[in-house]
Amino acid sequence: MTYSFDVSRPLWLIGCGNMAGAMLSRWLETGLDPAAVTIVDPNRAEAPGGVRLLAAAPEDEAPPAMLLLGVKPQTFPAIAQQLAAAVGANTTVVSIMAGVDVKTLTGAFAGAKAVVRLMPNLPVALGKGVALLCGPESARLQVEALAAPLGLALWVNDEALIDAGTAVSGSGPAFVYRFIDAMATGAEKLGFASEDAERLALATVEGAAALAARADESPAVLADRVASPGGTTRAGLNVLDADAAIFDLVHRTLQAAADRAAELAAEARKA
Ligand SMILES: NC(=O)C1=CN([C@@H]2O[C@H](COP(=O)(O)OP(=O)(O)OC[C@H]3O[C@@H](n4cnc5c(N)ncnc54)[C@H](OP(=O)(O)O)[C@@H]3O)[C@@H](O)[C@H]2O)C=CC1
Ligand SMILES: O=C(O)[C@@H]1CCC=N1
Repeated sequence: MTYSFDVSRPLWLIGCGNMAGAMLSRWLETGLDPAAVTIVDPNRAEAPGGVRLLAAAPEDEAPPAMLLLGVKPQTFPAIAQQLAAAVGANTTVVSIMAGVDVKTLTGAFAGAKAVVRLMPNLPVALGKGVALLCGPESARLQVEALAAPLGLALWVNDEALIDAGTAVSGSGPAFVYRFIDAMATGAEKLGFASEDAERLALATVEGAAALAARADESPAVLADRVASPGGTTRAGLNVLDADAAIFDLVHRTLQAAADRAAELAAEARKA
């Protein structure tokens, strides 16, 4: 898969903070021509080498081949109308915004070639992220070329799964980081120095995830494999499993994040 963008078929990133910045760094690392990219971000001081940086979308240029919306959902309503003027019949609009739904986006960009929702996560910077995608067949090849280098690229037909996936893979790294933090704090309580506790927790999660990713067995089976009968792991798992505590906690966590995506969508619809 190669990038189809060049100076004559540019890619504009509207809002390039933590998330769009992570995507861009991966794309540049994997061969995207920086001359094809324009960042529109009013307060950003600098851009990666060769990438054009503007404070506002240009009004006197041909519309880009792709316009990626990397602003916060709350920012979108205020800039939607102005951006619509920059979109042409050959522009594919890709939104990474949580919540904001296809209906709102197609309403705002009625003149676009296609509208695609792409829900990324931060590990895309390493090519080990997730890109959940929802959009018309006609746009899939073009968007797939951008999604594939990010990690797992998964198309869904039901847009509701983008909001569900925002909770699981979009927000998910934060939940995993909280678990690592809790494990490190626990290690400290058991006597490790703070720095060693964090290294121990991080290496354990990294190794366990890498092994699970390569294994034929499910994580549930792998957990049982670590647990020798009557041993230390079983004693620990009994705490996590009591009244399905860990499953209940994670389910409530994901539900809260998914509910917030629905709220953001409703706010964007009202605006
Ligand atoms: N962070 C993550 O892990 C994930 C984020 N997302 C989605 O990505 C989007 C961005 O999130 P994130 O990167 O974390 O947020 P950031 O705040 O880091 O990025 C948003 C960027 O947009 C800029 N901006 C603000 N107003 C405008 C404007 N009018 N025109 C152009 N740019 C503007 C901001 O500048 P300034 O800081 O000066 O306001 C900032 O650089 C959100 O919609 C979020 O839902 C999706 C999946 C994961
Ligand atoms: O917290 C948020 O709203 C965004 C979407 C998923 C991850 N970060």
